[in-house]
Amino acid sequence: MADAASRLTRVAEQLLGVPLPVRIRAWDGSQAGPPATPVLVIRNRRALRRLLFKPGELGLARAWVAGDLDIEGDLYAALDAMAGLIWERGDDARSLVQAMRDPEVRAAARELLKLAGPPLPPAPPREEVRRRRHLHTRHSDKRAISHHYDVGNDFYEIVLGASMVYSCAYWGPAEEDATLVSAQRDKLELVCRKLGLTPGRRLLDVGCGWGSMAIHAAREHGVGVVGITLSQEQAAYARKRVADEGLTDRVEIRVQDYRDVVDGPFDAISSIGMAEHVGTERYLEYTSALYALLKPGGRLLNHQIARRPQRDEGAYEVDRFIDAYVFPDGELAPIGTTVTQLERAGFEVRDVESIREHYARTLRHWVANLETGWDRAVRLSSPGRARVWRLYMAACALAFERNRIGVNQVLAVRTPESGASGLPLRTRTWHG
Ligand SMILES: C[S@@+](CC[C@H](N)C(=O)[O-])C[C@H]1O[C@@H](n2cnc3c(N)ncnc32)[C@H](O)[C@@H]1O
Repeated sequence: MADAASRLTRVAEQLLGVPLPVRIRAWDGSQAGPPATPVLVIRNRRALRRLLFKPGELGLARAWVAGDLDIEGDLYAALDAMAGLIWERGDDARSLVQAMRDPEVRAAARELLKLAGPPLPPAPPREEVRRRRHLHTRHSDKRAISHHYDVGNDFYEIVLGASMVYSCAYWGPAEEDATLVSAQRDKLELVCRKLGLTPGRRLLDVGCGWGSMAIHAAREHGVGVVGITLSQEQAAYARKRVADEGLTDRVEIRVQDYRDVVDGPFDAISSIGMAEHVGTERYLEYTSALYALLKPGGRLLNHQIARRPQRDEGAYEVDRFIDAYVFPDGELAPIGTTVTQLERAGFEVRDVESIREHYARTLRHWVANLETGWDRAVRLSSPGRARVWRLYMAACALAFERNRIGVNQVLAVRTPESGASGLPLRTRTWHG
């Protein structure tokens, strides 16, 4: 009688219509599939139940989070090989048996269903909700941010390293010289240069995280900074760093929603890795609020992840794994939409720089940091959380590498009626 791994391989190959690109090892020790490839480990029957009764991204994700499913070998190679192979099938697993044309494979599917046992109880409602658009009220945004960021500063220290910057770094051509710290510093410096910061000016850093941009801008460019975040934990951490740097007279950190800032105007605004939280429905409100907070001639640097446009934009759905397990209520928009919404608010969009490859490299560093600090990360969060983060960051690195998503810095100016933008004629001198 065939073993679990060969049965699963045969059924999966007929379902997918292509040979499985990874090896499978089942709980009974059986193995099947190509040699010298990463191994997909099915640790128990529960994993099999999840795969058979709720296939697709969430079925896989749940099995991964629970530790029922694992990958041995190169995680990136495994994810890359399996990308696009996920089958989304809403119907009952028993119809799977009928779908098998080859009688031998049909028998294997029947055996697998027997091995798997009855379906698992339904998942918590949050995972099952297939919302296309989120509401993004102040209340819901605060709750979503807490879910993501209040996992604890110690956990983020492990992943992000000493720079505590949670957005794409800016790498130089000399790979061997750069570290995550130097590349993050270069990114912050690039933003400061694009914003034309000079001593005495006033900067608003929307979504200030742990205060890195606020501190860099105040220390290196002598500006006064207001940094806002929705996370209490981040604000406390940022305030301490500001005090340690002796910058309390120049940097103020607030727990505040960008919609509640009333003490404009500012000379410049930076928004780095924050606008992903805003949501399509609210995006014009966001760009208009920032426009209103700038002086005439003031500049905004919006640094944001973008997705590719869809043939039918109305059919766009948020990524269900990321929505359920990582970033509740996060939403990506194509770069064209971001530019249009900035223009609709009144901005003159002057420069768009895609730094996609930089994010892939940044994420690979974060994954390596997490792997190095694994035991501590698990103690500080939970095995499930640490596993989710590793998978999420590795999958995102691949998505950037393969151009499935991008990240852009958009420089926009509140150009006055005179048309004097205040920008130099040759802006590429930013790069030194
Ligand atoms: C990915 S983090 C980026 C942090 C920082 N800019 C960096 O690069 O390290 C996103 C930040 O946006 C903040 N944020 C999200 N929604 C916000 C809102 N409505 N108002 C103010 N801050 C918000 C979060 O609290 C968090 O600090």
